[in-house]
Amino acid sequence: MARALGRVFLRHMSQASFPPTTLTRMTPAAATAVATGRRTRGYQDFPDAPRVLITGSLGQLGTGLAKLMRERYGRENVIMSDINKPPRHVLENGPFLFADVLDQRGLREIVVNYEIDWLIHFSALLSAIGEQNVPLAMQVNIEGVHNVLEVSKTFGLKLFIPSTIGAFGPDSPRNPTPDMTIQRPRTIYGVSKVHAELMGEYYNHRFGLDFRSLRYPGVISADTMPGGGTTDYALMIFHDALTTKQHVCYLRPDTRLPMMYVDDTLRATVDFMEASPDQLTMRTYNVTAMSFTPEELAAEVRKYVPDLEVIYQPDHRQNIADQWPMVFDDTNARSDWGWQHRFDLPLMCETMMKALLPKYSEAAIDMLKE
Ligand SMILES: NC(=O)C1=CN([C@@H]2O[C@H](COP(=O)(O)OP(=O)(O)OC[C@H]3O[C@@H](n4cnc5c(N)ncnc54)[C@H](O)[C@@H]3O)[C@@H](O)[C@H]2O)C=CC1
Ligand SMILES: CC(=O)[C@H](N)C(=O)O
Repeated sequence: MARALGRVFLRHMSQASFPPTTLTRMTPAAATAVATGRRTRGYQDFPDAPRVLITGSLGQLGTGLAKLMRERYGRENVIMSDINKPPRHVLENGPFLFADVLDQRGLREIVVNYEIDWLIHFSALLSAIGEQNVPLAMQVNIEGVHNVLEVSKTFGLKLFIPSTIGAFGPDSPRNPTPDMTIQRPRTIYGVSKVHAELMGEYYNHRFGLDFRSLRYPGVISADTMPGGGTTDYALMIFHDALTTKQHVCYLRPDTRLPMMYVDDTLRATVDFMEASPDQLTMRTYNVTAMSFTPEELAAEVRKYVPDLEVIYQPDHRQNIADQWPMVFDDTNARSDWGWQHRFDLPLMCETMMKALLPKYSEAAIDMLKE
């Protein structure tokens, strides 16, 4: 029964993955705004708000960021984009466009037609999946970054490109890992993110581009599934606990990694984008909330699901995790622009359980109806 429930849930979640499409979709309100050359109610309510384009917005973080930014800047001012077909709820909640970050001309067209001010560049192949397709990771994570840098420079945009704990490597100090230290990562993901940090900083001092980057830790979210990273286990364990009650963990029980609940990640991003340039002493900051191991996380999840069984079967991802920071030092983000996390390990687990339990209950009711 529990396994069947798990399958129902995963079938539902896997619908978040769609084949590429060349269609350009917008909400009727956005279409009207474009056709009539401008501002609908959404714009008038937020006269000073930036117009934001989010690339790769159908992944783990994009939909949540669009929701948060739409609350602050107005629904029509935040445009989601991706190369995949969006689910209906995305189309119903605001403007969505097809945008391939490998197509610089297409990006220019969107920036001009929609009067974009800020570009949030989320498109990427994450650490584990990047190792499976290095040429594609190089295209999306490196060429894509070149394209958004050029477009942002040309049109004077504020540009955010997230970096990651994966931008550090085996030669970096791991406990704690400061902002400024040796960065010699050994995944294509990490190499491409160091490239993005350095290119962004170069465009900042050479051309005055307002480039900003946060090095996120592993992000845990209830509404969205992870995109193929090394930290994915910390999210999947919740789904397994609530379905099969058995989690096969691909990391050793003592593998410590920095982590953050998604609400903190998204709030950090918006607060950082809003910070005045005088507050920033750097352009790339570490941010973190907690650090835990699989066995510490399992102990916390067992407070809700006491008979959760965890089987440890380390695979190729262990090698990646062994080179990454264990504890992240984000003192500079805290002192320069006031970063503060809200979710620690117990609150994150409680929040995940509260969010996921109703979904599994609905799936159970649907199954009984079938
Ligand atoms: N989720 C996490 O734990 C962390 C994420 N980050 C960074 O945050 C950003 C967002 O991460 P997630 O949402 O988790 O990633 P994800 O892997 O879930 O989503 C990436 C999105 O990029 C899109 N994409 C792929 N190729 C594209 C192309 N050619 N043009 C346009 N879009 C394309 C995909 O369709 C997908 O929707 C990424 O840059 C990632 O490196 C950094 C550290 C941790
Ligand atoms: C920490 C990240 O950048 C991502 N979640 C991954 O594991 O690749």
